[in-house]
Order: sequence, then C-alpha cells, then structure tokens
Amino acid sequence: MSKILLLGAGELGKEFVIAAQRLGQYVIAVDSYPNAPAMQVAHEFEVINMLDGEALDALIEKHTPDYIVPEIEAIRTERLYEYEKQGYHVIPSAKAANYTMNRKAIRDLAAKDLNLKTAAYRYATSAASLKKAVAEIGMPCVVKPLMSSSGKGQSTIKTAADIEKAWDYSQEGSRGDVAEVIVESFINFNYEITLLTVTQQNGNTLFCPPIGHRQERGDYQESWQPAAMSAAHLQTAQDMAAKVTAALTGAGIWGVEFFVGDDGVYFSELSPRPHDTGMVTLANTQNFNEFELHLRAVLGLPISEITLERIGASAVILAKGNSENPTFTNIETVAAATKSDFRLFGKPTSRPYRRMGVVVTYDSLDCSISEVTQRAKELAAQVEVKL
Ligand SMILES: Nc1ncnc2c1ncn2[C@@H]1O[C@H](COP(=O)(O)OP(=O)(O)OP(=O)(O)O)[C@@H](O)[C@H]1O
Ligand SMILES: NCC(=O)N[C@@H]1O[C@H](COP(=O)([O-])[O-])[C@@H](O)[C@H]1O
Ligand SMILES: [Mg+2]
Repeated sequence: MSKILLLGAGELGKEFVIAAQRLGQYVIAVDSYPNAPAMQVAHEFEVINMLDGEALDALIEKHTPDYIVPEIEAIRTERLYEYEKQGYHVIPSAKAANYTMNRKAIRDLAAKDLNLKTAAYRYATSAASLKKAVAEIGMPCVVKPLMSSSGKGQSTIKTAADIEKAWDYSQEGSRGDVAEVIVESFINFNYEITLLTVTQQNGNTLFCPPIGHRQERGDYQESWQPAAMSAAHLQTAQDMAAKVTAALTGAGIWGVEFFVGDDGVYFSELSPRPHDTGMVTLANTQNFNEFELHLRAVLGLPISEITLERIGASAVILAKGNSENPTFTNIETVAAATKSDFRLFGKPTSRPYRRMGVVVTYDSLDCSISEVTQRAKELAAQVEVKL
C-alpha cells in the first residue's frame, strides 16, 4: 500500500481518493478548510495554507508520503523541487505543478520554447501597463491574473472604458502574491475542447476521446464526450499535448485545453491533474474514468488502452449565494431520470457560483451528443441549492 498526500481536497480530489481507496491505497487529504470533499473519504486529513512553504515542509516531514499529488494550483510549488531532490515523488513532477501554477511560465514555455500556436499575449503589472498591452494586442482581449483558476479575476475588454475595471477585477480574483496579469487576444473559436492526456512511467502516452465544453464567467457549465472534430484537428491537438506534457515531465493525467477556430487549433493551457470538464467520464463514458487513469499513472500501473464505451455529458449544479448549511431540492427528479446520475460534493458552505454538484447523463455510442448534453443541462437546472 502506498501513502498518497493529496494537496487540495475538492470534488476532483474526492473522486481521486475514491479511486485510490478501491485499489487499497492510503490517502491524506489536505486543504485550507475542514470537511473539504476529499477529506470526507480519505484516511486522514490536514488543514493548512498550502501557499505557506513552512507549513508544507512540516506536513511532508510529518507524513513522509510515497506520492505528493497536487489537486489545486494554489500551492507553494517552488518547494516541490526541494521535495523531489530529497527523493519524494511529486505528481506528475515539480516542474509541471510549478509551471502551471503561473500562467506566465506555462504560456512562455508553450509559445516561445515549444512554438505552439497560442493567442497573442502580453503581460501587465498595473492599470497603466495594461493600457499599453491592450493597445498592442487590440480589442477585444481577455485579461486574467497570472495566478487564478476557474475564471476568477478574468474579464474581457471590449472598449477602452473596460481597462481600469478589468485591472481592478483581476486584482480581486488573484490568488497568491503576484500582482500581474496576462492579456490575450480574444480567439473567436468555433468550439473548445479538453484533451485528457495520460503520460505513463513506461513512456506510453495515451489520449482520451476529446471533451467538448461550454464556459460562462470563465468556468465550465456543461461538458460532453466525444466532441465532434476533424481527424486533422485532433491530430494537431494530440501532437501539441504530447509536446507540452513531455516538456513538463512525469506521469499522470493532464487536461490540455484547446480552442479550435477557422484558422486552426490554439493551445490555451493545461492542468497537470484531472480536469473539471473531465467529470463527464463519471458517466462511465470510458473503460476508466479520469480519476482512475490518474491513479494508475501515479502508481505506475500500466494502462494499455483507453476506450470509449458510450457517449456522455455533465452539467454543473451551482449555488446562488452564501450559505453555512447548503441543502438541495428536487434531487428526486434527477434520480428518477433514466440514463443519468449525479454527484453532490458535500462542500460544507456555499458562495455565489460555487460548484456544489454535477449531473451526468449517457447513452449508447450511436445516440446524439447534443441530446445527451441538453438532458444533463435540463436536469442540473432543476436542482436548487437551498441557502
Ligand atoms: N484568449 C481567449 N479567447 C477567447 N476565450 C477565452 C480566451 N481565454 C479564455 N477564454 C475563455 O475563458 C475560459 C476560461 O479560461 P482559462 O481556462 O484560461 O481560465 P482558468 O481560470 O484557467 O480556468 P480553469 O482553471 O477552470 O481551467 C476558456 O475555457 C474560454 O472559454
Ligand atoms: N477548475 C479547477 C477546478 O475545478 N478545481 C476543483 O475545484 C475545487 C475547488 O473548489 P471550490 O473553489 O469550490 O473550493 C478544487 O479542489 C478542485 O477539485
Ligand atoms: Mg481553463
């Protein structure tokens, strides 16, 4: 049995722990607040601020884990290099966690070092330098804090009047200690995908069928698998995913995000861990879901193939406001629906737009993906998070 230290204990971590429990592994789940979803199913839990390097050091020393598995981005990732030097196994690697924690590191690696096609971009450190960057990139453009996720602090600038607001909003949504933003040209894409990519210790890299998704406020609303796309675009995306994951090194699952426009495939960003849009695999669309794939890759258990078993979709259940004791109404309707399932994450509190659960739907391979997606969306819309 291996000891896994899971840094981040949200809904993605919870499913990862469940997969680990099924294979008899020992998990310690860590987050900044007690009773986080993954803590509810782990052997042990710890509550610390993972941006605090000393607190992180103390945790590693206390537990001496076989695997350190980051589940969120907001971690003092510089310390992970040190743990690797000491012989700890960081998933997928200290470099991967460190580069993807900061949009600047991963974007420069992808666009400059690896020559991947990305949106044009600049960086800015103040409202004044943002103005200059916007002038160079042109409008519309998208502003994001260098350190943020799930669309926090992200906005689109359409006119000069938006610039000041975009700066202020980015500073409210930024985590960590870097007051810098990336400004990207707005890609008028036809669709966007997540390409779940599995790198393995045996060197055999596998790809899941592409996942389509729709975002609002920079956060995913529905996802579906497979996403319809041309073989040529899929090949381009797979080549880019192979390059960027190889450069970041290590074994595990990665959620590689792409925009597909009339002028081809753009690399956007990637998660060196299961991806939220990949929750569609909880509908058993594949022989292994994304959490099982991550676990197997972490443990060095060879994965021979990833097969699509049926089509599926996921739709999020979001809270409308703040609550110290959120409950759900109308779950019976979802339960009664055929070819569907749901997860309630067990988050102890809610805030506006916090993701509290997900509905998944599925059907056989010859069925319509848009109908399956519509069904997930309609079912999720019936559930209300009571405050
Ligand atoms: N340059 C762009 N042009 C057009 N749309 C964009 C651009 N950048 C981001 N978006 C939209 O915003 C969404 C969120 O952006 P991004 O993935 O960079 O944010 P994030 O905060 O890292 O989200 P997450 O952590 O959930 O992946 C994208 O999936 C896309 O729909
Ligand atoms: N796009 C990244 C993502 O989906 N991350 C998932 O959300 C959790 C945080 O949720 P919270 O903000 O509701 O605590 C994270 O722990 C992870 O599971
Ligand atoms: Mg993203």
